[in-house]
Amino acid sequence: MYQEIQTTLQKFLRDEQPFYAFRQPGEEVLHLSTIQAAEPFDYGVLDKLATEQGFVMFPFSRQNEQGWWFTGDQLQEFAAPHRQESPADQTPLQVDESLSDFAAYSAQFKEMKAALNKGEVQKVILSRTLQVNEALTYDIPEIFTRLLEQYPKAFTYLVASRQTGIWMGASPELLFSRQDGMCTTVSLAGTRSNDPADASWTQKEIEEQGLVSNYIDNLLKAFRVDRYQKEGPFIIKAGHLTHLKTAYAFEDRSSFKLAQFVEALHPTPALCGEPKEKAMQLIHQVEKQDRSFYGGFLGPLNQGTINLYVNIRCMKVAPTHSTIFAGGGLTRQSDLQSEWNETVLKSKTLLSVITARP
Ligand SMILES: C=C(O[C@@H]1C=C(C(=O)O)C=C[C@H]1O)C(=O)O
Repeated sequence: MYQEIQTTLQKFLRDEQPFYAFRQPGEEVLHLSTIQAAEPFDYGVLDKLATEQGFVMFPFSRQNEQGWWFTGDQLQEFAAPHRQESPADQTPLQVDESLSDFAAYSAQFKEMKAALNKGEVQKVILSRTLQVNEALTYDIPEIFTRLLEQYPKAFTYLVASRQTGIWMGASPELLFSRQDGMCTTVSLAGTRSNDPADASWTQKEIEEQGLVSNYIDNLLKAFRVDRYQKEGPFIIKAGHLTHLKTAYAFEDRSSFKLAQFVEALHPTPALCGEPKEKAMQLIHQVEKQDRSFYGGFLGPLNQGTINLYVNIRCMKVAPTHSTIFAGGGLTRQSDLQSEWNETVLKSKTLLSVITARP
C-alpha cells in the first residue's frame, strides 16, 4: 500500500491537483479525495449537510482568513501504512532554534504574563513558528506516510488546495463529533513529556485543563444540554507527549442547535484563552505570526456524520520553506523556560518525520 499511496500523492502534487487525505484516530483506512469545488464555509452548513460529503478547513480566527468547504467526487480508500513500511534508514533533519527566536518568544511571553498578572485574562495561548528552510514539496508523500505510521491515534491529514495552500498534521484533539445520534467533544490541555521521570502533574496544568472543562460545561448549560456524560480528566499519550483529557458525550436531540454550538465552542481555551474575547485580542496584539489555519479546525463531513479536529501539531508547506506551528497555554504560574521547552517538544511531532537529504 505504501507504494500506491506514494505514487498517487506524487502525481497529485506534480499535476497541482487539489486534494485532501486523512485518517481518523484508530482507523486503518486512509481516505483520499480530489477537490473539485471549494466554497466559503458557513457554520450553518453543519445543519444542512445531511446528504453530502466533503471536508472543512477553518482558520483560528476570521481576521485574515476564511473557512472552506471542499467537495470532490472520488473518495478513494487505502489501507493506512503501518509502522516501518517506509524506508527507515534516514536521519531526522536538524533545525537550529536560533537565539533570536527565543528572544522574540520571551518578549511576547512577558507581555502576556503582564496581562495575566493584572487579571485581564486567566489563561492565554502563546504560539510560535519554526521555519524549516528546505524545499519539501516533493518529499510530502514520504513525510505524510511517516506521520501516518508514527501517530496511529491522531487525526492525521494532508490538504493541498488553492485556498489554503499545503498543510499537514497529526492532531490529538477532537473539537466536535456527531456520529450515530451521539455528540462528543473533549477538553484537552496540560502537557508533559512522555518520559516517566516527568510524570507528575502540577497545579498549573490541572487548573489550565480545568478552565477548558469549565468552558465546555458552561456552554452545554447555555445550549440547554442538561444530560451529558463527562469522564476524566485522564492522561492520554500523544506521540512523545502526554495531556490531560476530559471526554463529553450527549445525545443529539432535535432541539440541539448544533451549528451554533460548534461556532460558540471554537476556539476553546485550549487554543485561545479565558475570557475568550480578551485572550483573542491579546493574541492578535502580541503574536507576530498569523496563525492562519493553525489552531483552527478541520475534518470530514459525511452524510450527517461530523468529525472536526483542532488543527495542532501541524505545518504549512511552501515551495521554498515550511512552517511548523506550536503553542501552549500560559497562566499566572507559567515559567518562561518550561513553556518554551513545551513548544520545542510539540514541534517535534512534525520535525521528527522530516528527514535530512542524503
Ligand atoms: C496549542 C497546542 O496544544 C494545545 C495546548 C496544550 C497545552 O497548553 O498544554 C495542550 C494540548 C492542546 O490543546 C499546540 O500543540 O500547539
